[in-house]
Amino acid sequence: MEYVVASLILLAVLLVGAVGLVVPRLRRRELPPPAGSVPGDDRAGTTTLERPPAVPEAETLPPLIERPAEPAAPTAPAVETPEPTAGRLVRLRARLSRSQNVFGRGLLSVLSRDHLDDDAWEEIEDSLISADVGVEATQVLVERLRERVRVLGTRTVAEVRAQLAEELTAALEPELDRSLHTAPHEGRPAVVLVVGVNGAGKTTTCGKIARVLVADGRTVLLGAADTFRAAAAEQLATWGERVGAETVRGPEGGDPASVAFDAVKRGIDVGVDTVLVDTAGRLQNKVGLMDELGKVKRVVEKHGPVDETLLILDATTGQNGLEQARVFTEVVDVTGVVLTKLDGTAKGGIVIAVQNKLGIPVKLVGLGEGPDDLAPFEPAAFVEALLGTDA
Ligand SMILES: Nc1nc2c(ncn2[C@@H]2O[C@H](COP(=O)(O)OP(=O)(O)OP(=O)(O)O)[C@@H](O)[C@H]2O)c(=O)[nH]1
Repeated sequence: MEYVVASLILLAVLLVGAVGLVVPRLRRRELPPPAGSVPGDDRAGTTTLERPPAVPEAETLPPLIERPAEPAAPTAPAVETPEPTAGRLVRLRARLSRSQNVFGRGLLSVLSRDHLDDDAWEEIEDSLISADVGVEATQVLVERLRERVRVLGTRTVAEVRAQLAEELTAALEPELDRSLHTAPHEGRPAVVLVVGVNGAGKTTTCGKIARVLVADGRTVLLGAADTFRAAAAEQLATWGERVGAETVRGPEGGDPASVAFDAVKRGIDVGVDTVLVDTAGRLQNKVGLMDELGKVKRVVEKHGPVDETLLILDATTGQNGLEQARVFTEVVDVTGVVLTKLDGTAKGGIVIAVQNKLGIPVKLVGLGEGPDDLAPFEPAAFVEALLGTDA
């Protein structure tokens, strides 16, 4: 009897256990659809995700056979067509807005006063000096302008502005030859050396000049003689690729002169119009620089004379940059200056100081990091851009 009672209790326990397992499963199946999926169901606190529109079933099924991806067609680097150079300075005049504030707003507001007394002339002088025109150049300029205003009895702001523009343009010596000597001659390419301190924008400017030349229909070869900074050769080659120009490079840390030599040789062999040689600008000391640059020049000249040596100067370094520049002019025969980063300075007057102090024409100006942000320097257009139109 005891066995019967024990069996009944065990059976009852098993039954309760089975019911406990089955009922929740049934309940789960009966749960309502997710909140919000039923029209009219706006239970608060629910996150409604946008459901993708229904698509035919066939499209959602994974393909039975994985098709290999179409092999991508080999993409040749697209060769770009750079902007024409004519009128670039005018197009880029907005870039000079920081400089324009100092010149345009500052100067013209003084010039528009009823009476130009000593104080007013002093303010004009201060504005020019603070725009980096340089003390000597400023004094000459203000003296001349003052004399003209006195002799001609100039009164209107427009007249004084016009005379100031003329004086600033004259200070930039518009008669200087600013052409780049990049045309091939005697059956060999023109050779252009690009020199300057680190970070002045040499490599970038080399690339931009290559674009200018290509835009003008020339063929160009680049020489990466800046073997000091590993990325420089890579950077130059990228600029070259963009316009379809070959770049001759050497081993990292190799002899810059031998890369320069090879580049010019290659340029002669393939018959390009211009070879542009980017150099390293380590300025630890003048002797080191003299040795390195002097050697590059000597070695390159085994092929023939260098046609143009461009000194790249960072406009934002102001008067300090001028001192560094002087060292280069003592080492190599600089034929032209490229003033970079004029878009980043309120002191556009540095152009006047550079020419005045170095006696070398500014041939090009850099007005941004974009590939075509390099403009031939035109004194009158530059002065107009600096002065702006609002008095
Ligand atoms: N805003 C502005 N930036 C410029 C201009 N020209 C060059 N740069 C920038 O200046 C920086 C230095 O330029 P690089 O061409 O590498 O200078 P580098 O003289 O070759 O330097 P090293 O190879 O170290 O000797 C880069 O970030 C350029 O984009 C310009 O006209 N305007």
